[in-house]
Amino acid sequence: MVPLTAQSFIQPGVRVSVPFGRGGRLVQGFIVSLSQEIQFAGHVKEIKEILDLQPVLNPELLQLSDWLAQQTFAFRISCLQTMLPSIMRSKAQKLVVTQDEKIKNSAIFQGQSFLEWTADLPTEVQQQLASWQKQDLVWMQYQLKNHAHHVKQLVLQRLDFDYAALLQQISPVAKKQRQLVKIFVDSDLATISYADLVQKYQISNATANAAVKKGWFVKHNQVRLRNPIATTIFDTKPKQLTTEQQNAVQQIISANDRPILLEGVTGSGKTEVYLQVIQYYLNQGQTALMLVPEISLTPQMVQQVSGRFGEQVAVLHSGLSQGERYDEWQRINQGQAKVVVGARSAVFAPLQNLGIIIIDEEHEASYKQADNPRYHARDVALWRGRYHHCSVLLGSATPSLESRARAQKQVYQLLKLNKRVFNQALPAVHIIDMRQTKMLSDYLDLSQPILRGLQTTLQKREKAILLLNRRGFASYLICRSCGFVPQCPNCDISLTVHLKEQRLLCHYCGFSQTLPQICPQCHSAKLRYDGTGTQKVERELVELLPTAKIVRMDNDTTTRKGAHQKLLTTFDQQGDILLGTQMIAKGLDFPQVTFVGVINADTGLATSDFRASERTFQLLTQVSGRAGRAHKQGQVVIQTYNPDHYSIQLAAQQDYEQFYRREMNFRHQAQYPPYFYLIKLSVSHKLQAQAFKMAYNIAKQLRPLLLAREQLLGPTQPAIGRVKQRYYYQIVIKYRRNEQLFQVLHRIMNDVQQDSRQGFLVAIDHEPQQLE
Ligand SMILES: Nc1ncnc2c1ncn2[C@@H]1O[C@H](COP(=O)(O)OP(=O)(O)OP(=O)(O)O)[C@@H](O)[C@H]1O
Ligand SMILES: [Zn+2]
Ligand SMILES: [Zn+2]
Repeated sequence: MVPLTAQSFIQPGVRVSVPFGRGGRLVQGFIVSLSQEIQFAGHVKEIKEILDLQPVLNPELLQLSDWLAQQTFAFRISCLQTMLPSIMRSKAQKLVVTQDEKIKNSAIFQGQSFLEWTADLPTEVQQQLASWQKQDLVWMQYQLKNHAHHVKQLVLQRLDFDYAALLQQISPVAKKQRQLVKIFVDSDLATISYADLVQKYQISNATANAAVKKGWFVKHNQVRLRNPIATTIFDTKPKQLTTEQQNAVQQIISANDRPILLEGVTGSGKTEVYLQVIQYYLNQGQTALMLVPEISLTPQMVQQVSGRFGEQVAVLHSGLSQGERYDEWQRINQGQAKVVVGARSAVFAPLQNLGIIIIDEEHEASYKQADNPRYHARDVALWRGRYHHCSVLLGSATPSLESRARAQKQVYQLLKLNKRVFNQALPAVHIIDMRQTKMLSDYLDLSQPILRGLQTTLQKREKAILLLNRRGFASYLICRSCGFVPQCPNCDISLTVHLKEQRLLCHYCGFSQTLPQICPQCHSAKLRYDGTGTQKVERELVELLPTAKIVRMDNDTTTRKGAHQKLLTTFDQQGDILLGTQMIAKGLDFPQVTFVGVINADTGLATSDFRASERTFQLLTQVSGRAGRAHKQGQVVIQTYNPDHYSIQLAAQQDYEQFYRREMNFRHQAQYPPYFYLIKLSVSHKLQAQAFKMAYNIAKQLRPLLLAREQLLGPTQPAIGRVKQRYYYQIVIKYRRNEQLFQVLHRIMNDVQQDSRQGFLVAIDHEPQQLE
């Protein structure tokens, strides 16, 4: 209930804290709507505190949160929180902190010194914490309201005024007045700060104030915002479009509300299409939102957008400090930034009057959030597109099967760019069968063809990219003769080599065995330890090509902020070979690169994931596409143990359309997306029997709801059956359209909220990226 004192100014989008339950515990909430009547039967308490004077979320985002909660089976509050910069969320956080070693190592704290105090902590845990608290062993720490500190500054702001005409009327004697007005005639600055006026133009505050009195400008206090990209801005002029690009731009800007899938081969100039489309909408007075997979991996894209649109651009990414991120968000919210570039969560950027939403590399898995709320940025973008009646443009050289299938069904409009910008052919790809080919030695990862490729490239003073596909795998043992990789008997995962203990270990279930001396499959003695991957390959390269300048890019070399950018610049300016993991496979555009080598194409295929082929195809096609993008023909060599696998064959031919047909066949037969939707429901509990019982009961409730051809699999233990002392069971549902199923799932999630006190956790992942 809104207190009388606040009824006049409270509005939807404002956060409040409300006493809850019998204890009157204060919780933070959002006003999502206001109503004259109370529809709740019980006792309604009054709002205790109003935390914002003005809405932190606009009506669009409030409405979106409702849909998002429905879609992702998450609570609406967590959807609302997700839309805010973290600094604004943090004040609601309560931590239980301890310094006691024994408690730190307890099952509750699990080695940490703090624990978040939330409503869904199991009762036992809460009781335990309370008893420790009585002994002063733990205490509660409120993550205090922590708004970014703003520096405010006085500014003079332009009005809708003909300043050139005004200048004519000012007496020549009023020199300073003339000078001031002239600044606004000569530039198109919206505002200029009092400080700048004094420092740069020697115009006093009095002069500025006098101009305000005359009604020429308005004066106000503006939040001074840090601009994280200000230092890297460089100008990029629009390019003369190729016929294909021109055609694409035309179709995009004249499209009606239907989303567009832009399927353009690697190096076909999709970026320039995006930029010119954005320019078009800016000219219309509208704004643009552009999503990229991970900002740190795509510095070139950010530079292009900032270079073209300068101060109008806001960049949102995880590399920003909380304060910087908050500042960028404010610039968007206040309408100062008209173009937003960012990763997944930027899809919630509070832009008004959207003209276009672009998702680059739309097939990337990182657009799906793995944690609550488990949303896919593409779906959110499509929702916002409908809300704003604006176009949504999905771009990729290797579209996701889901998107390509929608284009097939005319749900999306399909546009293609078939040619590279400079009419260069796609690179020629050679597949090396690792079972047949002798490596340079038993201990080396590189075959003769890769070495030769590198040598010729260096001789021609061109550049090379080498990919070591690690796909989340740690160091594993591999048989040089047959390609066998020891797997954990309990999990679908390769065992990890622990050299010191001379053992193979499973990182998920703890299974361990002694390091075998001969291959269990073919009895060859050529078992080889894959070492630390990139580092090892780097050493090999140094030995084989002593004069080459090698730039290594992996998790180890990119921990520091800005490291990606730095390494890429080094490679561009003085490097010969860029060696790295998946992070070098995306979007990079270096005209000097003519050779690409893939050291191990297979590791992605070894997983049981139904998207394994798709992921492998995408990765190989993308990385191959880094070669020969400008004026010289590119060469690619792929080393593989599965030379006949269609995902590798078709990636070598860079034939997306054929891959699409082939893979759709498989998905159809196996009843996977895009033919069926998937729901993964997982239940966990400290006691295995409890977890199973709950999962079993849920499955029993759901099974009768299934329609023809729909399936419910499980409950089964996932590959990672026990995590942090909790046992997991999962249910997978393949369905097509089933309203009732959805309703029941929502009801189950609500019931579980009650059961969380009994120690159950239930999560629903709608359209999961992986089934494990
Ligand atoms: N119309 C044009 N005229 C001249 N150069 C262009 C034109 N369009 C794009 N380019 C250049 O062509 C190269 C490839 O373009 P871009 O990086 O946009 O390709 P892409 O389609 O995004 O490929 P990928 O999917 O592989 O990332 C870039 O160096 C870009 O600057
Ligand atoms: Zn295991
Ligand atoms: Zn073997």
